[in-house]
Amino acid sequence: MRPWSMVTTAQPGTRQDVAWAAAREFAHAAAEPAPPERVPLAAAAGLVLAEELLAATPLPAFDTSAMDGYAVAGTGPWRVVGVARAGRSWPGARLAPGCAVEISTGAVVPPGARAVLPVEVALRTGGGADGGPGGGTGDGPGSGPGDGAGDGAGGGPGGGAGDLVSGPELPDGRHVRAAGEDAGAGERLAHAGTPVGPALIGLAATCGYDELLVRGRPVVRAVVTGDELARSGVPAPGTVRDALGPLLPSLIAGLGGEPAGLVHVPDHPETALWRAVEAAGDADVVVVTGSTSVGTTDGLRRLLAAHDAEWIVDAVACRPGHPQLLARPRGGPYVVGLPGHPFAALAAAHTVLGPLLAGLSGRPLAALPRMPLTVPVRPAPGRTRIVPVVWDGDGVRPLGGDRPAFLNGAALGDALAAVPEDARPGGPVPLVLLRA
Ligand SMILES: Nc1nc2c(c(=O)[nH]1)N[C@H]1C(S)=C(S)[C@@H](COP(=O)(O)OP(=O)(O)OC[C@H]3O[C@@H](n4cnc5c(N)ncnc54)[C@H](O)[C@@H]3O)O[C@H]1N2
Ligand code: MOO
Repeated sequence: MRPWSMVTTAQPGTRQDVAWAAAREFAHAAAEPAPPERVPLAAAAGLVLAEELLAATPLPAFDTSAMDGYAVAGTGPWRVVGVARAGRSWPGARLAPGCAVEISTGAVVPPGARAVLPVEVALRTGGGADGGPGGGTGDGPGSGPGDGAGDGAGGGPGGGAGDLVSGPELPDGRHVRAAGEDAGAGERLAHAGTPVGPALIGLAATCGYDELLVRGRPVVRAVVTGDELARSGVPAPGTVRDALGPLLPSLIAGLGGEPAGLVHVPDHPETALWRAVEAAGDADVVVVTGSTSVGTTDGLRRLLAAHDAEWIVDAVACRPGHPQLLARPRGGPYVVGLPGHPFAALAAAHTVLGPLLAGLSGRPLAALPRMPLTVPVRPAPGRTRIVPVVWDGDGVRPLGGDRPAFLNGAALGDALAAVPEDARPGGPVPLVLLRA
């Protein structure tokens, strides 16, 4: 095994003790995205788009009324000649100047119409009207004989047809959603790599998709090491309650992975750890907690080296989270080593595991928002300091409770700030969001 001094010393051209921002990039770039699959729209929620989303037709597909009222042609007052409802167009070929069609929100605006007069400002007079604003235009009681102006009669003259309607002058196009004004036919609405949320599912349906080509969540198994760990209750003297086993499933899911099993292994014999890693070999990623340091019981680096692993990130110049690692044994899943100290593990997961899972599911590496710290943090020489923060007006405020083994700050924080060693007081620092 390499001596620890070599692990912690940055060496040009190696991936040892890499800068925090570079560790994110290395982890993301090392990920080979899984093959995509086609799934029904609703099943795509939470997955990642693996194709472009294209508008098959113009959106909206036809000139659509944005208001309940009257589609009008030319100048008023207008003679009401028919009805257009959503899903039931006015059957006439073209609306002549001086004519109007009673129209519902969402209905096709007839050719020739130049605007929609909202019912609230329309004054309708004649047999189908009750005289007040909106009179004679609804389907409910008081709207005159029959169902408005010929509704249901194929748009021919019915109750109220022949009425006059007047109202204020309207600019052309008023209250009309013109065909193609949202998107043109064939326009790209979303890139591959976009996370699929409710809005994207609805948009895809709008575009006529029934299924989406997506990448699923990478499967992540976890191996928690440590002879000293108690799995329930208040720990007995000399033991420590396992904090990582309970937090890992939600952490993995929050970073875009599919948590798929967690085992605890003792520190001795070391082969137990490797057996657990191999047993998790059907997963995309194995997360190992603890065992990343240099003590006699910390065998993960030794085991990876012995199994000819490719090193992607071998310690990161950050605190906490320094001894974290990302490697890939030949033909095996990615192995992420998270330090045993719980806050260090969390910070490390947001450094390498998050970007790795993004890459595996085809998502781009998230660009991090930047905000100033409202209270300065003492920088760590040669390292990026990771500190939990909360929103604080136009900046973020460090919370404290951020020593490597203490999760208090992270539990209450909105984000982790990555404070570089050369942070300028009052200058913006990158943030990894802890909650949506
Ligand atoms: N000689 C050196 N020693 C250490 C160095 C170093 O550079 N030279 N680095 C320190 C840093 S920084 C970290 S971080 C830790 C990483 O240690 P390991 O990843 O090997 O983890 P362990 O030694 O097993 O445990 C460390 C600490 O965390 C507690 N722990 C472990 N697992 C859990 C868990 N699931 N839930 C709660 N607490 C856990 C464990 O009891 C220890 O107290 O190494 C430093 N040492
Ligand atoms: O990196 Mo350790 O993570 O400072 O506690």
